[in-house]
Amino acid sequence: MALLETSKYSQGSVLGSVNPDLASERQTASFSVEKLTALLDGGVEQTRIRRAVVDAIESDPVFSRENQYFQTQNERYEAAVKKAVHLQKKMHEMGWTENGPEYKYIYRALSGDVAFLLHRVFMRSISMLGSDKQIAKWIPLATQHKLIGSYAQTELGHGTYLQGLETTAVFDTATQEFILNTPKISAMKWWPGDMGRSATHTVVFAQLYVHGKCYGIHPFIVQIRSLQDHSLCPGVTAGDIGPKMNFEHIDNGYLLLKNVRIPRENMLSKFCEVRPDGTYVRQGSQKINYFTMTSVRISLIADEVLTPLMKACTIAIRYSVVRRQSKLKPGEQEAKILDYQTQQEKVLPQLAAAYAFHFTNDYLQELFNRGYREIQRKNFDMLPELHALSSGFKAMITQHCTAGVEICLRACGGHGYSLLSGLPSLYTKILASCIYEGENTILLLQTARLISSTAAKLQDLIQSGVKKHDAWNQCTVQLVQAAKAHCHYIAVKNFAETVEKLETKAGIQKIMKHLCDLFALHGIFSNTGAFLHDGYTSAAQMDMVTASYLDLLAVIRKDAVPLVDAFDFTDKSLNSALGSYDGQAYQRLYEWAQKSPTNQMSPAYERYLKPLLHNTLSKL
Ligand SMILES: CCCCCCC/C=C/C(=O)SCCNC(=O)CCNC(=O)[C@H](O)C(C)(C)COP(=O)(O)OP(=O)(O)OC[C@H]1O[C@@H](n2cnc3c(N)ncnc32)[C@H](O)[C@@H]1OP(=O)(O)O
Ligand SMILES: Cc1cc2nc3c(=O)[nH]c(=O)nc-3n(C[C@H](O)[C@H](O)[C@H](O)COP(=O)(O)OP(=O)(O)OC[C@H]3O[C@@H](n4cnc5c(N)ncnc54)[C@H](O)[C@@H]3O)c2cc1C
Repeated sequence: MALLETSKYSQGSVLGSVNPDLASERQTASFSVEKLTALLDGGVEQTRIRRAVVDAIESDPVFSRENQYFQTQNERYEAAVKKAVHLQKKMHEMGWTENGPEYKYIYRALSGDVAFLLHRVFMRSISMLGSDKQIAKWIPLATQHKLIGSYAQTELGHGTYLQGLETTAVFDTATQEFILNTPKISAMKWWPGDMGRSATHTVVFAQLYVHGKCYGIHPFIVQIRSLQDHSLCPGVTAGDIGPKMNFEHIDNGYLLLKNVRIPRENMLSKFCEVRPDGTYVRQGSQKINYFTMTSVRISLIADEVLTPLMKACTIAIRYSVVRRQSKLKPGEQEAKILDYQTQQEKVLPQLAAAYAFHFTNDYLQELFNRGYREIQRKNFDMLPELHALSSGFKAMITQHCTAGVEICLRACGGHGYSLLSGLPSLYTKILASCIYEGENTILLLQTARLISSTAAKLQDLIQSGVKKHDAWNQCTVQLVQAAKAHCHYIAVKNFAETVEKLETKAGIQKIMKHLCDLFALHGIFSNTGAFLHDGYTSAAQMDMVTASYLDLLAVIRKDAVPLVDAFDFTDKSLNSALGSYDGQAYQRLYEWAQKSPTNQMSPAYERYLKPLLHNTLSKL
């Protein structure tokens, strides 16, 4: 039995003591929490480094998120920029570098609440699509923040259909320049992060024209603001797109270009180039210019999708053992809500998914790294597979995790709806991941291009005389389902193979096997119709699935708190009155509510309430 491991992370107010209903859950762990944390980190040394980064970040008041729920959009933006600028100083002080072991833990330690997220995508575009000369010129400037970048692809009129983008880049042979225009309102760039107020440069995706011929979408580096006084460059109109569901700290912007001239050398040209005489040369697929998206679709999974689900599970499960409501057994005290099978069926499959996708992410990252090494050698053979898998998994995992965070929010009842629970912010933020970097339906359809079964139906339709695009459209609902199932199958298979290789000691393999079984059974249980319809399972077998699934809930319930403790989030990173390590939810909710500006006297009383009340009183 693992000793009660009191985490040094139980910070927060003077409360200090751990809620006994939560403490008792930590005394019966069937495995070593510390060893599972190390497994998730990739080793004890990685855990040590990650915790050191967390300590350095969380001990610095500039990075505090204490008042985040009470801030306006402007306040959030200013705080995020302040943190981003302070982070450069911090990194220098701590000796952290972009290639150092600490770098990958910084964003998680900041809980993503920092500006210049798209500056990283700007740099990635140049690293992946730029020539060696362009990399040598622009990457050092971007690394030292001598410029701030963005990624301007989506337009007011087009986000999905890239072939329909209307921004143009016309090559002027005489001056060796590209002339960029957003010819109509629908061509205005709309949504690019960091562009509304921060960016000085951006990668603009535009239709390339040379000698009147269109060569499709290509990336161009464009300066949009002065490096001296941040004023907009000639021909450039830019601003912020206004309030959003979340990402208040990021200035998503709009951009209009009117005859903006840039040097020929500003078209990213690792794979595609316009020579001085206007000759266009390209290596590999024209879709290589979409490669930044492929890489971001994989890299966003860890920080933007898995972390929010793991945090939501931590909050909901810790709360579910300190919240007592109603009576399971007459005459006994009110039950912990996690003792209800329905509560287990809400939160435990999400916990299993968090672990499953953690291992899927390792698999995807390894696949991407292998494919990228080949592409750097100008071997593009893996590009279609990378595109299909990155599209399918980005869509499937974001969809699954977004639904999971919402379930965790609703599983906490009214208090889950309070911003102070941390859950609404997690939900409204993760929801965006189903849309950006490729709306999920579209991406699943990209994966579905590989799916044989529906191909037969497609074939039949075409052979019956239906036009190909109509036949495709008539199959898309099934294609989306097939693509999701395909990716889910790979996630289950990868989880099972990973569990097989785990060490048996410390109880880790046993609990991971339970989670893997729950993840797989939940997949069948949630798609009973499909499995029965395809004849893959009989009704009797489906009864067995249901029985095993429900039995597993009770087994995993015993380890639910140690399983979320292993995610090792500090109270500051959770920023949740419900999910703190000590389980003192009620005291924190009340304590944090007192900090709300809504508890200061409002002018509404003198202006409206008092006259109303007194006026009514005078009539009685
Ligand atoms: C660290 C960062 C944290 C997160 C920050 C996130 C901030 C958000 C940023 C953004 O949102 S940036 C903008 C994202 N926008 C998109 O993802 C656009 C989505 N649309 C597309 O990707 C494409 O339009 C499409 C839907 C894939 C369709 O492609 P296309 O218009 O070319 O037509 P198709 O006929 O479907 O495809 C033709 C051919 O090309 C292949 N292909 C398409 N995309 C790729 C790719 N990325 N890589 C490789 N190959 C690709 C496709 O499979 C077809 O091949 P064949 O079947 O003809 O062989
Ligand atoms: C928070 C956030 C940050 C963003 N940051 C950036 C950024 O930094 N840079 C950038 O360039 N963009 C950014 N975007 C834009 C984002 O990439 C687009 O919103 C996304 O690609 C979806 O495109 P869309 O908005 O045109 O949706 P649409 O494509 O218009 O989708 C609307 C509906 O139409 C459906 N649909 C569209 N085409 C088809 C089809 N062929 N078949 C079936 N159904 C279809 C979709 O499935 C969806 O249901 C951001 C968006 C958000 C929300």
